[in-house]
Amino acid sequence: MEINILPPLPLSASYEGTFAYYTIRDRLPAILSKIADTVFRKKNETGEEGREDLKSIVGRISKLRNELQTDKPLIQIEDTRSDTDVWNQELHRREIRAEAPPSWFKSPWLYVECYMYRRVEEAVKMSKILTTMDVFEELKQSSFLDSQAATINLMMFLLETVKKLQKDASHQDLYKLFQCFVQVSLWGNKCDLSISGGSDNAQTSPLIEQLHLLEDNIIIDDIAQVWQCLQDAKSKSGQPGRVDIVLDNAGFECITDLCLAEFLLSANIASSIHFHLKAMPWFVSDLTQSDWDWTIQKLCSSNNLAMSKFGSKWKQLVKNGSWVLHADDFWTMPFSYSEMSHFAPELYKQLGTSSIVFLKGDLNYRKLVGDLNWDTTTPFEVSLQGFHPAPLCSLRTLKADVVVGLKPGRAKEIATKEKDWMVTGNWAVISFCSKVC
Ligand SMILES: O=P(O)(O)OC[C@@]1(O)O[C@H](CO)[C@@H](O)[C@@H]1O
Ligand SMILES: [Mn+2]
Repeated sequence: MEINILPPLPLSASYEGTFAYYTIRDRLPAILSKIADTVFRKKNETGEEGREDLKSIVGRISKLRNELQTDKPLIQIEDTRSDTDVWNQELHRREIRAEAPPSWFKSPWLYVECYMYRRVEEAVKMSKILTTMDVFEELKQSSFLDSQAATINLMMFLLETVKKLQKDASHQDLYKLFQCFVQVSLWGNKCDLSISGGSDNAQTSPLIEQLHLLEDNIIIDDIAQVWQCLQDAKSKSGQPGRVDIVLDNAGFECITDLCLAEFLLSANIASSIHFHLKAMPWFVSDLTQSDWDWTIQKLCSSNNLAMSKFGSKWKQLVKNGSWVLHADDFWTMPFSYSEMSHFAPELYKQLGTSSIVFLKGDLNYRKLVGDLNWDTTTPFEVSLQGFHPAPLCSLRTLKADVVVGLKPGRAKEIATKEKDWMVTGNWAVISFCSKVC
């Protein structure tokens, strides 16, 4: 369906009282303070040169916080990372287009929020020896450890499921299990550390038992179409195809995603899984390669049978190429996904070979829909503005005030149940688009 409408304006802190405004005013400064504290506390763990680096990082973070709170113009990035030029060119482009430099409270929220995390990375990159430090590492690791009980519960269930699949499972059983693992991965997205400002947000109760209670909170549920898409891909080529998962957070959410991936391979629904990780620390809890390594290592060394078994298996799957890890710089740039074919044509082409691309979480959703102020009844396909590399499925709990694809009147109805429904993470969508360019 082609609908030609002018896209709405981007969400921005310039609209007082919105979640974007509250994020820039309160949440981001709080995250920066937390980073400075964490870095400062490391002063006894390094030698003299390291201490100098820590001092310089804290200084840069404090300066950044001050720039943000006083709505200063954004400035060029000074480090020499692979993406520095792109960031600086983008800043320049925006300065020219708006005839003024972008600033924290006036510019689009998506752009300035991404820019903040890029400046945090710059603070680290400008050090002498601590250039690979992840300022969020401790937070991510303790969130994983705090979710231990829920992780064991989920992985025992996965073990049972895989055993069942080896015997026999009807088409109907498979569909039910598919639905279950997709929902697990969906609700895993409640556990991010950026929405909680870096404070504890672990999964503490068994998720599997809660799924049926949560079902009413899935306000768009395209699961049947997602299933059909994978079945069609399989029957078209006589074998299952590649599935991509654009990952989001480390900790419990990552475990739920790996369980979904394991299920897809074990049930012969996918032939390989391509995971997309972040190339640098991002939005507090997003998963990097070193978080991946740490997580797999933790699973392998666990004394829980299911955790250690799958830990070793997953290590092997990466080795034998059934699971492939990618960390393209594009995922940590400030662009909406409609700009991917321009800024990352190779990545766009790669995604095009997939039978379906799952995109996890809120930030991926914001980038899918361009973080624009869409009417809630706008069709999902329209909000994608031409981003159609392959069939897409967003698995997202709502943590920002944009959502599309709802029936008329539905947004009002949900608001009567929870006033802040768009930002609490209590509501979720499984949104699918089958269109391919
Ligand atoms: O992408 P995720 O991990 O699901 O969420 C990231 C997030 O907490 O950060 C943004 C605001 O700071 C919110 O839009 C969003 O809720
Ligand atoms: Mn995240």
